[in-house]
Amino acid sequence: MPDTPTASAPVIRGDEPGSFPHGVLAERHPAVIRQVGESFPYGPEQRRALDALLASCADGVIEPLPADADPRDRERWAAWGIGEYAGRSWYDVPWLWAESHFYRRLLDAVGYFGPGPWQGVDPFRPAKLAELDAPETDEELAALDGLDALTERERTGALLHGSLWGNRADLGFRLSAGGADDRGGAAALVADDGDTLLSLLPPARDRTGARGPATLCLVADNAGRELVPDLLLVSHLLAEGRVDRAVLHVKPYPYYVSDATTADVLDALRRLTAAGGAAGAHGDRLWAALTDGRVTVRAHPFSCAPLPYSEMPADLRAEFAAATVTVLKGDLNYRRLVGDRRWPPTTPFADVTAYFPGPVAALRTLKSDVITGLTAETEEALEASGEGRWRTSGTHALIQVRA
Ligand SMILES: O=P(O)(O)OC[C@@]1(O)O[C@H](CO)[C@@H](O)[C@@H]1O
Repeated sequence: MPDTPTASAPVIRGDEPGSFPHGVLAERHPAVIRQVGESFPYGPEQRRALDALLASCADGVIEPLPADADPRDRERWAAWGIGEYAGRSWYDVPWLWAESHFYRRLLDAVGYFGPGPWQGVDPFRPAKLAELDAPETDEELAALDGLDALTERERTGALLHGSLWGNRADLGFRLSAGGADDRGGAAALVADDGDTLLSLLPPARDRTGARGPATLCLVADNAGRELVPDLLLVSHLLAEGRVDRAVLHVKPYPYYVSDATTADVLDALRRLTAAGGAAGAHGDRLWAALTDGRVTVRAHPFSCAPLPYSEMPADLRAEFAAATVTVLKGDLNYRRLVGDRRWPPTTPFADVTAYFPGPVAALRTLKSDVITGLTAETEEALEASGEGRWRTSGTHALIQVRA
């Protein structure tokens, strides 16, 4: 990142009572623990561990990883800073780090990392499946049949916006998003580089020159009702020859309640193939593309790292460098992309993503304080809208691109 004056914007911490990050640590995390405790008939050992984590959230400190943790995991967390943060309050370390580590500890508590009968059991799966099976998902899938009447350009735009607004479907967010429907007077889309994004992926018939195959890296966010429109977008881009290959990055383990794992991709895919109509055709296309390797699923350990992407390892950097464009979905990926800092909102998106090894796009609904790339007029309109929580309520969204 260039050494601009804003490069030193303060890192967000959760130590200010009344702030959004403080509320996540003090209220959302305990609510997540309670929800997990109700999801499965965990035994006394898991319940004791959940209670201990609950107590730790209130006034405990970050602890070293347990002695029986997988050695590779211990190595990773050592590289990700646990030596520096162990012994400190959850509220006194970077918020991004504290939140990410919370999910690692939660999985420990329920025996996810094993050995034992709960090994590999996703504590969020019941909530994810309930969402995938909801009647609203049927309605959204049925609406796809109506897209045939549109031009290709309109269809692409509709599916891009479906993927963007699908990011509101975040189960962790819903635990604390009361009153999120109030949008005040400001525009819903606070930045819209959608045309630039699509210009990076022209349809096959419009491609000029001897360009190689177009590869999309899509860094997914939530499962269920966000992942379904993400998959539909990938399927459409393949069908139109806008992309030849797609790599779908998911989480290697359950994270931030509803973040998508490989198992969630398979659940969503089966939901599509079973749906019939246009949705079923998308499902069949994706199934075939996975089978012949045009679509691959990647679960890189760094996808669950408590760090910004500016610190990504060389192998991931090389993958993103090789993509025609990398699209990062959601709020957390945005925080990790631009840095989880209190940027002045007009800080150019291109400056804070200059380190990224190739063209990069963010599709995100606003669910935390971080924001960059606004015009001064948009910032003023948002501040004047009377909507005090425009940064965090999930009612606004953005498409930002650095080509
Ligand atoms: O990445 P997502 O699913 O869009 O949002 C994740 C999120 O709900 O979690 C964090 C608070 O826990 C915030 O970054 C954001 O509000």
